[in-house]
Amino acid sequence: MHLQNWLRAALSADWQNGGFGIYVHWPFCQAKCPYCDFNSHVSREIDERRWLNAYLAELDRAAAELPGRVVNAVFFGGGTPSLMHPDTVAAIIERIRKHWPMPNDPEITLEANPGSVEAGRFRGYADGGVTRISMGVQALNDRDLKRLGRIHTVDEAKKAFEIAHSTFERVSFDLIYARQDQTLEDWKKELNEALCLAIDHLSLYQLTIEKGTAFSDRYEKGGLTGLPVEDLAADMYDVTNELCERAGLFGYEVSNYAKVGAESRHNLIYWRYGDYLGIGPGAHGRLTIDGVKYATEHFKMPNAWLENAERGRGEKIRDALSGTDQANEYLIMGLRITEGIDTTRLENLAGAKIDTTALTHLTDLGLIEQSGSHLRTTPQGRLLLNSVIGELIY
Ligand SMILES: C[S@+](CC[C@H](N)C(=O)[O-])C[C@H]1O[C@@H](n2cnc3c(N)ncnc32)[C@H](O)[C@@H]1O
Ligand SMILES: C[S@@+](CC[C@H](N)C(=O)[O-])C[C@H]1O[C@@H](n2cnc3c(N)ncnc32)[C@H](O)[C@@H]1O
Ligand code: SF4
Repeated sequence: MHLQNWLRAALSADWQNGGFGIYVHWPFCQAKCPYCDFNSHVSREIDERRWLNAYLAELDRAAAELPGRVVNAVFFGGGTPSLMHPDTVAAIIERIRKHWPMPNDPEITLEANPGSVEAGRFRGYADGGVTRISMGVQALNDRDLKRLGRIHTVDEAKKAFEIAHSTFERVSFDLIYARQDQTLEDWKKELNEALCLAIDHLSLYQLTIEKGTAFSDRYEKGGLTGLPVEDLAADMYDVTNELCERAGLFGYEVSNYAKVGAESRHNLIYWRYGDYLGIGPGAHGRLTIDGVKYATEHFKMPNAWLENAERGRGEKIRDALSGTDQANEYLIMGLRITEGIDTTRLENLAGAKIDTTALTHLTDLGLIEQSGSHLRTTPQGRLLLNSVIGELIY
């Protein structure tokens, strides 16, 4: 087959099933934030050369079993991948390109913390192939940044954002709301300010108290006061949807807002239940090999991963997913996004019809909408997502 026809065929085959992406996890941070339960660690000694070789070895291993795929998106997450040297990032991108074709305008995102050191590396990342920055701003007032345990100030965040904006066409940032002592008016003001800065994408998360974090310890001892009650949090969510929409950023997922066409392609692969290769400590993946879809997970602790990757396999778990597993995962991911799911695909995966009594009940409650084989949650349904999923799960 002519190369271009092959590329088109491979792209469309993957695309019908949600696309194919690559996730690279860098597990280190300068300091641990008290709310964060992501796989992140503070370490003084990092032999970056060794880490690079381990990532490259994992890519080589994966390439042998994933031929003929087209990489729609790459995502460097963490931890704090903006602590990686630009040459390390460039070498990983180069190896990905060596193994798999990419479209002409690939989305290659790197998560960055908004410190000045990180901002100094932005040019290098762009030269190495990064096309999009996702910045963890978290709050637009210094008192709350401190309370969140962040080591940057609002001023530094704004400066880093400006540098990112002048270097990359696509820049998004994250904010955490429903914070201690935050009123609805405070959040409206902060969000309006964020919307003035924003280019075409924002991730807006409600603060969650995750088990095993410093915030959770403090919360259980009664030391984390002033968190919003459920009604206020729901009002904050409504206001978020309203203000973002007015600014032309549409809520395309529970916590993600974008102009049409500026959605995160990498994250859409997850939510459309596509395939993705995940490499690095604790990274997970979903890979279809010889018609079987697998859930994969890499060794979680940085040193355990590094040593295993050097010995030939950083992947710790590989489980074949049954049709029911896949249907449930597709449902859980797909109902997060505004575009929703295709019930024909769902029923084919499950080998069984969807529960029509539950559908009628949820439609009557205004939590879902259906048209033909197209099923999606309403904004109210996305707020009560766990209940919706609970009723529809196989
Ligand atoms: C859910 S947050 C989203 C951040 C930001 N708003 C964005 O979308 O660019 C991204 C984080 O999720 C985790 N993550 C994403 N994909 C992953 C994967 N395949 N395996 C393990 N962790 C992953 C990483 O900790 C990553 O930093
Ligand atoms: C892995 S972190 C981002 C990476 C980057 N190191 C940073 O902190 O800027 C992914 C995002 O998830 C959000 N997040 C993490 N923990 C959260 C929590 N407990 N509640 C709400 N959002 C949280 C934050 O907005 C954060 O930017
Ligand atoms: S929020 Fe980001 S910087 Fe803070 S510990 Fe988690 S991954 Fe590291």
